[in-house]
Amino acid sequence: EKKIRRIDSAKDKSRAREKDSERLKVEENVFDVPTLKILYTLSNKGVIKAMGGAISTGKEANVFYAEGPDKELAIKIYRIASSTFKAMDAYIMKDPRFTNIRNNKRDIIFAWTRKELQNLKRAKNAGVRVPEPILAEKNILIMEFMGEKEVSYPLLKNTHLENEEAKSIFDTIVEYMRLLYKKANLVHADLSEYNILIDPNNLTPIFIDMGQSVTLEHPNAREFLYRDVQNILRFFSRYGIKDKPEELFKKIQVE
Ligand SMILES: N#C/C(=C\c1ccncc1)C(=O)NCc1ccccc1
Repeated sequence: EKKIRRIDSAKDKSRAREKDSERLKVEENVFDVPTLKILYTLSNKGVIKAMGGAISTGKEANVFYAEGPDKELAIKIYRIASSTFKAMDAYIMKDPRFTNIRNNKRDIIFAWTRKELQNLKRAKNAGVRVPEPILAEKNILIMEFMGEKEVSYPLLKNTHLENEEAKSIFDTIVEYMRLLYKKANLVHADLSEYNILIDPNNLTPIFIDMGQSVTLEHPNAREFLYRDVQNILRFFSRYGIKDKPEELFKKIQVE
């Protein structure tokens, strides 16, 4: 009897080890040691109760689902090693808020992560719907999960819309661009159907990915705004929306 119990517990242990090693393998591939250390610290502090799977994966960052103490979280982790932070240069090095950082990669990524948190806060305060910003720690940004039961809301890109639904979403997006500009003094600078989620409960847009957003002091802010306007008009033209880029560009800046 005792012998059998010993064997069972040994089997359970080996199964548990196998599962952990499986998890560790995934984590090893995706999280470098410094990132793992921050995640362990955040979990010891009770900020993260359990890590889930990847929601989005890209060359510069990955977004993971996580359970928080009271709500679902999205954990955005910027890659340090292989990130093409060259792309970040165009935005960050001319941004008066970040001219003083030392020119090394880790510092640029940490500054970029802090900037995304700051931009999300400003956007939220201006009345734009964004994931609730929670905290930034080195290359890790924690925000509210926009989705339900581990399923993220769909991107505008992947949302089927009727023309009148599209028109209402378009009007809200334009209003958010105006609020960002007039109230938050910000331009999204990478706005497209790939960086807008649609809440399926009420068909309203949610702006995401504001790491590259710039203040109006940035020398290229208006060029970035014009590009955002062109991206949005290009996408909504399929629903019969024919606004002119220069008219929309002016409309966002004046009222
Ligand atoms: N923030 C964010 C994102 C989603 C999200 C979902 C649910 N709740 C909050 C955020 C997201 O996919 N951003 C684009 C992206 C980031 C990294 C790699 C590829 C693509």
